[in-house]
Amino acid sequence: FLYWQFEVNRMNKVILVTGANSGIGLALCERLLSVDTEGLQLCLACRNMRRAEAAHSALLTSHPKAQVALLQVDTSSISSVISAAQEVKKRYDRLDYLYLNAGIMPNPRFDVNAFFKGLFSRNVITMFATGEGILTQQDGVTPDGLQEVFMTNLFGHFLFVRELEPMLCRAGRTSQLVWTSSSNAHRSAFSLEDIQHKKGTQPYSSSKYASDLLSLTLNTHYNKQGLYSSVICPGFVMTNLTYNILPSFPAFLWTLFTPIFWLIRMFTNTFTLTPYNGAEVLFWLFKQKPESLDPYAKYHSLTSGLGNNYTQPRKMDIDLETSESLYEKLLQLEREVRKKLKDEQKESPP
Ligand SMILES: NC(=O)C1=CN([C@@H]2O[C@H](COP(=O)(O)OP(=O)(O)OC[C@H]3O[C@@H](n4cnc5c(N)ncnc54)[C@H](OP(=O)(O)O)[C@@H]3O)[C@@H](O)[C@H]2O)C=CC1
Ligand SMILES: CC(C)=CCC[C@@H](C)[C@H]1CC[C@H]2C3=C(CC[C@]12C)[C@@]1(C)CCC(=O)[C@@H](C)[C@@H]1CC3
Repeated sequence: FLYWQFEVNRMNKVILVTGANSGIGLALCERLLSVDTEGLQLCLACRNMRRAEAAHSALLTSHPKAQVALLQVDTSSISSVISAAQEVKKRYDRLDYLYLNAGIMPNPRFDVNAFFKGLFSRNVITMFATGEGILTQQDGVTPDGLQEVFMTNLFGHFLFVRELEPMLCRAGRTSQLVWTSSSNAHRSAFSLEDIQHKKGTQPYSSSKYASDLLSLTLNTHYNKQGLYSSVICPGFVMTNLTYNILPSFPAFLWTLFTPIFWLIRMFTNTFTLTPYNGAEVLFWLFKQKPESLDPYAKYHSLTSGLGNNYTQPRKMDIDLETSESLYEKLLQLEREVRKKLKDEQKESPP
């Protein structure tokens, strides 16, 4: 029996989700377990372990036989990402899906004037679908000296993938990376001369556009080794991230807007609103053959006016040349941070 149990565990697909303790990440875990409770090994990679424990017990309450593990990772910290990856390598002998979902939009500023102007312009639908032109953020710097949004949303995940490369690139097997990007990702917010977005006021958009570019270049470098990457947008979902946009509004006031949001949904199917709906595309990708996916498309969760969920690919405004240049810059930055880490370890050995 023990041998059989060991074999089953070895065969079960391993799925790791960053930012799995709330919102869209947690909804994805719930949806995955609803279709296959015992056949998956889920790893919730979270920063806040108190919230992670709560998510873990909620999942086990609804799926008592599920195999759910917790992993501590702070994607804004280089050392945390590297030790988390080492822990993954110790615990598992395979990694089939890596959902790079953790993300922040710190200190958002909602431009009320631009919002009301937008309401009466012909761009009103685009404004509701992308949040373009009405949101800016104030970024911070991490103790490692990198921009916080860039590090959390993009570079921490990039380092994680690089560390896990041997597990993700296995002969005769495919693995999938899925980046939670956004329709707020915009070329104009991103610059190759300032990949961390030190100078601008749209670090969120810049980091998400960078993830779109990075996914493309990862496909060109890794498809031959069985590793595939895609990007998604969950639509506009009411989560902690969005509640933070109007901090003077407690979460319950947002829910009072729900009828207005349902009305807006009649005009734009991007108002998915619930984490369950937002996770639609993440769940859909789990069921696809990675070879059949378009590396130039962003896959969107959409909800119709009648409340039906579906997934749709939309071409991204990206090109291979820019994505290759970004990749080179990220590799260069990786070399620098690794060297710094080594030097620090030499100075004060653990
Ligand atoms: N809500 C929306 O409308 C949209 C969201 N998205 C994207 O979806 C993703 C999930 O966000 P959403 O579910 O909405 O919001 P939540 O705030 O509910 O989830 C964000 C998750 O990311 C985690 N996280 C934040 N910072 C870090 C970090 N440094 N290290 C590890 N984990 C971290 C949070 O963990 P902790 O508990 O520790 O804070 C949390 O689990 C994000 O990437 C977001 O950009 C994209 C488009 C629209
Ligand atoms: C309170 C009322 C009546 C309207 C809310 C207006 C905005 C706060 C709201 C409209 C479109 C939303 C939106 C986002 C945030 C909140 C809005 C600006 C996002 C930018 C959130 C993060 C993302 O990644 C985008 C995909 C969202 C796009 C839409």
